[in-house]
Amino acid sequence: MDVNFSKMEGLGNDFIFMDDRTGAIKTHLNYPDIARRLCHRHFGIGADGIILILNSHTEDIRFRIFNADGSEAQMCGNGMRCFAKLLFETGIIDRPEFHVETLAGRVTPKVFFDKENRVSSVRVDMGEPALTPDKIPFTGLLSDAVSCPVTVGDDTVLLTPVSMGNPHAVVFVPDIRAMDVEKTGTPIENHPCFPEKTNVEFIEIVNEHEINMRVWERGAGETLACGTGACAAVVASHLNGKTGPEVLVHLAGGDLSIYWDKKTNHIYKTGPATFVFSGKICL
Ligand SMILES: N[C@H](CCC[C@H](N)C(=O)O)C(=O)O
Repeated sequence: MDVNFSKMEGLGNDFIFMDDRTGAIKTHLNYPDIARRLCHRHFGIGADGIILILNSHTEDIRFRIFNADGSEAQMCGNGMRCFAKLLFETGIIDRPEFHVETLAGRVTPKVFFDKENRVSSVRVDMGEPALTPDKIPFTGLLSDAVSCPVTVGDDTVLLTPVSMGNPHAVVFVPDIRAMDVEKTGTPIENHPCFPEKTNVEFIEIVNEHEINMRVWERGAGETLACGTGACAAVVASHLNGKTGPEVLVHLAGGDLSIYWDKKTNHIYKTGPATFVFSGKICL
């Protein structure tokens, strides 16, 4: 079966987009298998995940994401910016702001243009963070604290669990460059107190308006950026009294602007989205 695809990236977090509004791909193929095969950096196209464009009965369009290991995630912040740019520039959506159905609920991207009238950046209303253990889900002792000590091997790690529709464990460290992200992130990703596993963000506070971040992603490993993770990191940093609600997040792939509107409790994420190439692949 020949399938058309578009390869895009948001701060180096890269994805393969396929339009399955007809359902033809789903009818003949298996999304998790496609993700594992196409995301492979040597035997496939290479990406951190695949993203499907689907019809929605409740919103303007529907978004599904599968990580490189084939697991489905509820949401993807960097992927959503690329999704919005692709849909607007291909005419699937004919207005700059629209509503998207995701497993994390309604998400609302708005595209912005450069002088040549091309989409240069995208602001996404990411909805509200969730902090209650049942919503994350997280089974460790939290009580009313925002941070929780978790035993990881011979160590105790203090982490702040946050959901952006998908789970995140935010860990504050003195120097992110000194981190062995794989060695430290893997056992937290798979820790029993995260029954659906978790993404793991390592955060170094620069000042009350800036943080440095590295990320070990559930189902994808260390990536150059994580949009939902950057939102979770700002929520955790603010709740722990380390930053304000408006933060510039420095990631390996570039910067994201995050704003937590405390009146509405919605989080806004603004950053770039880049088209890399399109093609056709026989599956
Ligand atoms: N690995 C994530 C999905 C991708 C999220 C990330 N790439 C982003 O930009 O938000 C998870 O399993 O929840």
